[in-house]
Amino acid sequence: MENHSLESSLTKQLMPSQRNEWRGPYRLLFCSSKGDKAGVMEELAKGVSANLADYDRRTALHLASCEGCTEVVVLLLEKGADINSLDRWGRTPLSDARRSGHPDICEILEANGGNDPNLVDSQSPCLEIDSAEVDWDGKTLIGEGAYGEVYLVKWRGTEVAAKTIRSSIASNKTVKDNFLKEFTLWAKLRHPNIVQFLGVLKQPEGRLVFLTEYLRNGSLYDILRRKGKLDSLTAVAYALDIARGMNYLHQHKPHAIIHRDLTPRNVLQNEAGRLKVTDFGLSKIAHGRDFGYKMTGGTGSYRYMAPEVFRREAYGKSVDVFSYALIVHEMFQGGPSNREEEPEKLADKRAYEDERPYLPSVVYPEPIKGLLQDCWHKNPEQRPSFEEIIMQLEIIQEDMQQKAIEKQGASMEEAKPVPQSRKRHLQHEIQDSPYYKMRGLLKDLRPHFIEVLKTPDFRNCKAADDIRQGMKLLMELYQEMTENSAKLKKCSNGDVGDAKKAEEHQQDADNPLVDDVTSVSPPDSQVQGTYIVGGSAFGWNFITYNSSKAVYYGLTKEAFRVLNPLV
Ligand SMILES: Nc1ncnc2c1ncn2[C@@H]1O[C@H](COP(=O)(O)OP(=O)(O)OP(=O)(O)O)[C@@H](O)[C@H]1O
Repeated sequence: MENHSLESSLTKQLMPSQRNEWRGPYRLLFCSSKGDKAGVMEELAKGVSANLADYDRRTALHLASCEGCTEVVVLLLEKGADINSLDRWGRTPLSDARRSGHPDICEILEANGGNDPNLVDSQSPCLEIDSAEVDWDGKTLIGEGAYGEVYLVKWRGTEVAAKTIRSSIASNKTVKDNFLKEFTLWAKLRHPNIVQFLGVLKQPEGRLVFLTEYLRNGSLYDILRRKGKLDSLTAVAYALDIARGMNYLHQHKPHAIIHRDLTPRNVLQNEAGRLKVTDFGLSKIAHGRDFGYKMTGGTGSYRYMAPEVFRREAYGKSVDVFSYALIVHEMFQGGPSNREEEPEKLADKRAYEDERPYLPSVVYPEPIKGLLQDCWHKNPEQRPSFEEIIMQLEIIQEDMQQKAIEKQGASMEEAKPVPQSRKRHLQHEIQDSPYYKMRGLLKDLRPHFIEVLKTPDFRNCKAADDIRQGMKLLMELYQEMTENSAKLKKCSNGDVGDAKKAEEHQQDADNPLVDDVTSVSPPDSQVQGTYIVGGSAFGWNFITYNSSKAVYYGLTKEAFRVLNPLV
């Protein structure tokens, strides 16, 4: 009997009038299928077993789950009904609740340890992919994560990503079932900014392999490592891609899908440059359980973790908004701040000391700064939804595009020998120059310097951290400025304008901003980064340790004043 009815075979055999009059122990099954809680209680009180089954081995719990009788399900569970009893077709009460579309009952059964052994087969036969269709011979390893390796393979002639779940994780039956459940959900999702799930491979016991679309450009993590900081327009376009994917997940019906592990490694890019979010929902299955899954400190889930998650408090969708803010912050900066700090310690500081990354105005346009501050707000309820983030970013994007068009127009005008256009062009050029940015950065850092000077333990105060990060940027800009100046000098072959610019830039480069006073051996090769080592009436001294050397340099107040006439 393949196509069995989910009703009890016993109750089916009875005429309606007979059913009501049924008085034997099978009345438990009849009452369960009708949601008659009082009747079920009466039968149980008489001593009828909660696990009584009919000819098809269908129990009262099967029937109540199938018919959507929530109260009876709860009652039967309280009275010791076997949550995973199998009927003649190998189905559990959870299989029945799923097939009949009762998500509330599914939740109750899952929360009490209910399994659905035939999930892949029964839920979506199309989820399953025949291993013979996958060409493993030409496989290429493209990455490795906390769950297992990822390979590029061909499925029916098309390049796809095959993600393996380690046997140490997948051999646990409950975990495997939960993965399959998430895959069933993922397979139903369709959005341009969500990685498309393709199916699960039938594998020998203990192994789990699933296929998704292959995204040629790799992860955002790889992109930032390759390219460093992104220009503002690209960063905003990427931020919009992620926000749109996340908004789709958060607005999913009947329940929002929370990612819980949104990191640059879980954002992938296709060859058209579009970003897509992947691996949502999977983290909750393995997190916190001893199934061989570890939060990869190095890959840095802690680095993006919302304070309430770190503190193990109740949390909601806005944990993803927090992680999102840190990702967007990295896009403007080219990577995480406090790279040298252990991610777990960083999460601790964010959770208990309310620490957040530094946002220098020279790097972060004002509206982006405001948005990030809202998104990583310590009160989860104050964080905006992704829908609001999208609206804000669209306005910011439009504004930036408008400015870029104006700038382009201005540089075209510059080609004509009209003094006014030339002036405007130069204005833009100056605003984009590292020199100008350094001035802005120093202006931003000024209050931090003042705070540091007022603090006795200046090395450990928060402002010192901000200065360390600001100084790193300052060093980069300084380098850029001197490189530019060398380039301009080289190309000054008779063009008066360029020669003049080269001269001006050379003057900039000669400013006593940084004195590379001396190189000394670092006392401890583990200690890397930039530290304030002193401050006096004359200026501030810094020391930068990297793996091979330590450079000591000073920023004199004179240089600070030259660069920042507002001081
Ligand atoms: N669909 C895909 N297309 C292309 N590359 C992928 C795809 N999925 C994963 N990768 C690559 O494989 C790497 C490992 O992915 P995986 O999802 O297993 O781990 P992760 O996200 O890096 O880390 P974690 O498991 O801690 O979240 C990714 O960083 C990415 O470079």
